[in-house]
Parts: sequence; C-alpha cells; structure tokens
Amino acid sequence: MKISLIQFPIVPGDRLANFDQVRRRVQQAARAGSDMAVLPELWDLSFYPPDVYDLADEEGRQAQAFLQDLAASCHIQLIGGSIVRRHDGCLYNTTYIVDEEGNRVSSYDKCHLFTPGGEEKVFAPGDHLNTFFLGDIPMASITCYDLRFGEWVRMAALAGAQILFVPAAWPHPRLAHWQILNRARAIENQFFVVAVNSCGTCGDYRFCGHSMIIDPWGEVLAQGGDGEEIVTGEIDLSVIKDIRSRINVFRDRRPELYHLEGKR
Ligand SMILES: O=C(O)CCC(=O)C(=O)O
Repeated sequence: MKISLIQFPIVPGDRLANFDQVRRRVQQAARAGSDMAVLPELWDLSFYPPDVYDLADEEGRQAQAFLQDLAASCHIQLIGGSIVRRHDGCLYNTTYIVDEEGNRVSSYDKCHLFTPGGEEKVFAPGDHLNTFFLGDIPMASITCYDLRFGEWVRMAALAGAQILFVPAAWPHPRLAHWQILNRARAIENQFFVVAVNSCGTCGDYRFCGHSMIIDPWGEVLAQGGDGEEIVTGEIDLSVIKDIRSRINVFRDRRPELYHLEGKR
C-alpha cells in the first residue's frame, strides 16, 4: 500500500488557493502510483485566521464536494486532514475520509482541543472515536493534540485499527515531541502511524513539517523535512501479526488494574 503525505504551507484564510494546492499535489501523488493521500490539519484555512467564523465551511459542504470529486477523478483514497466546519452556529475541526470511488466513509471532530493555543474558545469538541474501513483494512484517525492522549489512541488500537492517521498543525519548538509521541504511539499500539504535518506559518505559529510514516516496531519508514514536500512510503500490514506474536502486549495487558480507586 503506497501512501503520500501532502505537507504544504497552507495559505491562512484562502480556501480556493488551498484547494488548488491540494488538487495539484494529490494529482501528482496519484500519477506517482499512490493508493492514498493524507492531508494536514485545517488544510482549508490554516490554524486559524482571525475571521475564521465567517470563513468557515457550512456543514463542510465545500470540502466534502471537493474531496469526493478529487478522490473519484484520481481514483485515490483521501484522509482529508481537517477543515473548519460550521454546524448550528458552532465551529468544529473536522476530518473527512473518502474512498477511491468518491464515497464519504466517515468523519471526525477533533476531541482534545489545544487549550494552550485557545482552540477551545473557537471550536467545539467532538465526542467520538473515528474508526473506519478502507477496503478491508481497519483504520482510525485522530487530530494533532489528540496525539498526547495515549488513552484515546489506545481505544483506536483496541477497536482494531491497523493504521492510525494523525493530521496535524504542530508547531516549533516542539518538533521532538511530535517525533517521539508519534513513534511511541506506534510502538505501544503495535500499529502503523501515518502523521502529516503542515509547514510554513500562520500568525505566531511556525509549523514544523516532518510528516512521518512509522511501522509498528517504531521504525521511521519515511520522513519529511521542514518545508513543502510530498512524503511517500509503502507499508506492509503483514508485519503487525509478526510483531504482536513476538511481544504480545494485547494479550498481556491487565485492564482490570487500570483504574484509580476513588481518584481520577
Ligand atoms: O500538542 C502540541 O504541542 C501541539 C498541538 C497543536 O498545535 C494542536 O492541536 O493544534
């Protein structure tokens, strides 16, 4: 399975310019034979312009139509990073998953909002995990700050995901956290992690790139640099069985111990 990670500088507040950028790069990935392309967090407007409420995509209609057309015309699966969706007067940081025929397979609203950046003042949080199948492969996606919540990611693994997608707008100076947390999540859950970051800037944020594909042993199969790039790698899902039979953490875990009496 060949996967392309579309790492690009999102133009703050300019949806049409970003649609154009995404279209060109996804077409390029499809021409190079990729089965899937993965977009970063808030690829339509960036993280986020001051007039985000007015610019937001009502019910995500524009993004869904765009992604569905692009997927079908390129015959490629799309993990549609995330976009700013307006619903009932609230904003959500929403990911759409689309198959290679252009069918919407699932959607996800970011659940852990990045309070150090005031994200909770702008967005409403989601409340459900995003697990889905593309072909017959079980997968899951989270968004950016969700990566810091190992218990959330573990639920995706327990639900059977073999690949976890992490669209992000992760800034400097925390590149080391990005790299270590993505590898740790892959090792502890013994699944593939496909993490796509943006690059460039938005306001005071300077996004750190380094989109990565990591195997269930924690090896980095492909990694980008700081700038604009399509990072492509191939994954072989059969290694999961082998790794889980060598060190079987799913058999050996002790969920009956994992609660605090009277404490959180
Ligand atoms: O956790 C971090 O360091 C970055 C998270 C973030 O920027 C986000 O969720 O938007």
